[in-house]
Amino acid sequence: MKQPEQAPRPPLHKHTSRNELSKFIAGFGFAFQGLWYAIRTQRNIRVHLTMAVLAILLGVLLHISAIEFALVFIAISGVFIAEMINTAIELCIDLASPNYHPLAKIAKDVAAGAVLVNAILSIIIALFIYGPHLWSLLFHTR
Ligand SMILES: Nc1ncnc2c1ncn2[C@@H]1O[C@H](COP(=O)(O)OP(=O)(O)OP(=O)(O)O)[C@@H](O)[C@H]1O
Repeated sequence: MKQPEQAPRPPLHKHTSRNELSKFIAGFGFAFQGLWYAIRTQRNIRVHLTMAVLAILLGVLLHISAIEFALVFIAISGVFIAEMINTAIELCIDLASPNYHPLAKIAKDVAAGAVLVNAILSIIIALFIYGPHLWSLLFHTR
């Protein structure tokens, strides 16, 4: 994995001294920084983003129901969450074990396996949701 640029650690208390609200807002800022880092550096996440837009557009074109849309959004967010946790795990492993270590390999492979399980689940959900709509569109069965 490509290492992010090394920079001195910013003071932890910078955003936390004022009050609870500023802490809360700063927390959102850090979370968005993490999200942006993931989108910027992870090719898989950009692929998922493209697939997510296509899935939503297909849903609109096929007039899928609100419940079906909810399931599509759950599937989309599940893949993003899994990818981002995988990225965080990869970064921690690169930090703790920059050299080859069998445990580092297992940890990274297991994290990647979790993403794979989630991706398979999303494909199954997509087949159940879009399958019948596409079938009736193609074969005029409704
Ligand atoms: N420190 C390490 N020790 C042992 N094996 C490692 C180590 N780092 C990576 N690997 C092995 O190489 C594989 C790929 O690792 P890498 O960090 O490049 O992740 P990746 O899946 O290519 O992610 P990305 O494409 O997001 O960088 C891991 O799944 C693991 O099997």
